[in-house]
Amino acid sequence: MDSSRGSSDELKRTNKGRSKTNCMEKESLLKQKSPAEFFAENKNIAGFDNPGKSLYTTVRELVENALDSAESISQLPDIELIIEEITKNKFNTMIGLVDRQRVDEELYDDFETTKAREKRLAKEARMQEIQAKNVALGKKLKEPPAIKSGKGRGEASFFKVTCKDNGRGMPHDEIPNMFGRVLSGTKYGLKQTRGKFGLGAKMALIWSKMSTGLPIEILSATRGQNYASFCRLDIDIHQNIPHVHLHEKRENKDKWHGAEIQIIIEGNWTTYRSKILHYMRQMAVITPYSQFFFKFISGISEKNLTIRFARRTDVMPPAPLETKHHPSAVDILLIKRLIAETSKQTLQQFLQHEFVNISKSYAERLVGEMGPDFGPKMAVKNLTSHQIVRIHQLFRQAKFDDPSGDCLSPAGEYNLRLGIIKELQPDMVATCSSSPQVFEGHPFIVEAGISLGGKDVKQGLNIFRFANRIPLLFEQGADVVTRTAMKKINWSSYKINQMQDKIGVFVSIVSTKVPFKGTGKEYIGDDITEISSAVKSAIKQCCLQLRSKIVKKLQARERQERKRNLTRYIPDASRAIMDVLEEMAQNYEPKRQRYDKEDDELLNKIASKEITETTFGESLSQYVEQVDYEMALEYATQSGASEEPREPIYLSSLEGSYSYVDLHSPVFVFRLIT
Ligand SMILES: Nc1ncnc2c1ncn2[C@@H]1O[C@H](COP(=O)(O)OP(=O)(O)OP(=O)(O)O)[C@@H](O)[C@H]1O
Repeated sequence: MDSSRGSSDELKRTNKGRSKTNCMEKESLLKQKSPAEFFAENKNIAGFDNPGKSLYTTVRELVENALDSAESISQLPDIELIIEEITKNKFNTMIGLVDRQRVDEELYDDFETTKAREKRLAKEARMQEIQAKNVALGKKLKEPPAIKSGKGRGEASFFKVTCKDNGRGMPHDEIPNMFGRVLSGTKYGLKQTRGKFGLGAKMALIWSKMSTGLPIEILSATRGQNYASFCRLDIDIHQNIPHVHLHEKRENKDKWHGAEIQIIIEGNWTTYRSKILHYMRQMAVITPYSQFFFKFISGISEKNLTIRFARRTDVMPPAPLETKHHPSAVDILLIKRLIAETSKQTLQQFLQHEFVNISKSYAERLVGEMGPDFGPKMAVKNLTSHQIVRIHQLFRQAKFDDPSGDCLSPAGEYNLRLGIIKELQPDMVATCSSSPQVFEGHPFIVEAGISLGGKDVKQGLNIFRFANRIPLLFEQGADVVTRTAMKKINWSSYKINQMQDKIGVFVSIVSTKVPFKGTGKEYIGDDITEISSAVKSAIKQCCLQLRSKIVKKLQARERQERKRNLTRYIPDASRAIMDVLEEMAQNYEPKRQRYDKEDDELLNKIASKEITETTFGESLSQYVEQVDYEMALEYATQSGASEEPREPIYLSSLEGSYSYVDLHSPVFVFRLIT
């Protein structure tokens, strides 16, 4: 009994012990991750899928920060981007690693037997031939599939990326957190900006830490500052805090302002060269008021590249404004945050001042509708969770005016058109801008441009997408613009041949919240009805404008064709008529009156060679010219002034001036700059 008790006690103890262990085991399963760790492990969701894409995304993040920064102080952006290829030797010297020659070649993953090498080279030559043929036939060039040399992963390539801007710069003490703490930034307010998540620059740093182990360097000065801040730092991934190597103030005699960011990362220029250049070119289209200087430096001089995308206009869209939330666009968490942050005391004041489109009287009506527990004078900070849920429910059901688009800053039809003409030099272009519309309480504006012909444009649809003035280059197939242009527009009804014409479709969407799919900001889905129908209608409006131009062009061409045909028959017709007339003149007996006086005269002139075949030809030519001119005149008179041929003329102001009014007339738009 005792023993049994003993054993049962033991069992209990053991069980107790086991359950404790179990508990500890369970506890030990629970781990926390810092945001930096999360993004380091899932870097593809931020656009850092592989070395090539990482180089592209790094460029993008730096350029977009530079633009945001210059535009935020209404400074015409002047951006310098330099990508310098760093050889492995140089890289090793930089990090103080002694270069070692390979001894046992077969040990390496990229070892290739002579036979395998020959096979690979033959395959590469075949592919180059196919590419060359495609170029000759004007076919679309596909990115050549990466051919592996042997089974190796190949040698890593390193790049120093430097981006310099003339923007607002950063306060000295904030630099470490801006670049060394994931999810920290200055663009979280409700405002149209390119940046949004407080992630991009940190992802570039995380990638540099993962691929080269090197820190990022930042030089920055704000306006009027007589020193420049220099900071070299990396990021402590586990704690998500900056790890500062050096942070000092340096002389800034010229009172320069802006930022210069330098980072060394692994990348792949060969596969992402065209994407980076497309990105720069499209950026130049959507921001023609910016100046970009792009340079690629390599050890091999043929690979070097310098491109300057010149500024085309001094008119910059006005800076977007920060706005308040629309009641229909908030959730419970956001309401709680706004309550915690508000300086207002009462519920009514809170409703009236922290949201758009709630006037004092409307706030009173809303409070009345909330029920007996609520009163306009109740302290907003004392609201219970239940009461906040009630407010949220009412916000979802009540009627509010749509938010206005005043806080938005679209590129502007004028800039979009300039950008298209500057970069593509098309034969024809039409642009349009929608009035502000709303989805989920966020205002948005769609601007579109359609071009026909131009340089470096392939046959068929060439889609150019922009969101908050960022070019979007990836995931094109799933994007709302591509889907609309390919599936929802009947191009032939606008006299445009979808397969043969060189069609440029440009759509730019700006909003306080661009509904990107994913953090990589690659595309906007076509599942938001408001946006997809606005895109469709903007494209259709451009097509309508183009149709009338095309019709006119076709009519002119037809006239030309008819004239050419008539002219072509003039010699034959003159000869045939002359033959007949000459015969008549030969058989003519003046005594027998067979013709009237005029014909008599004609035959006499023919007989005396006063009228010849040449005379006939000339008269007929004159007649064709005359008929053509009269028809054109008649056409113009019938069509009225609005159908007169028009040419857009752009007058750019001499000084940077940002306030203007557009005066629209059926024939011209006059921009008055004040
Ligand atoms: N060139 C620059 N000039 C001035 N400030 C800059 C510059 N680059 C970055 N910053 C500051 O650093 C912050 C963090 O930049 P980061 O790229 O990490 O995020 P973001 O631009 O805010 O958002 P996103 O992740 O969507 O790009 C920015 O919000 C900005 O305040």
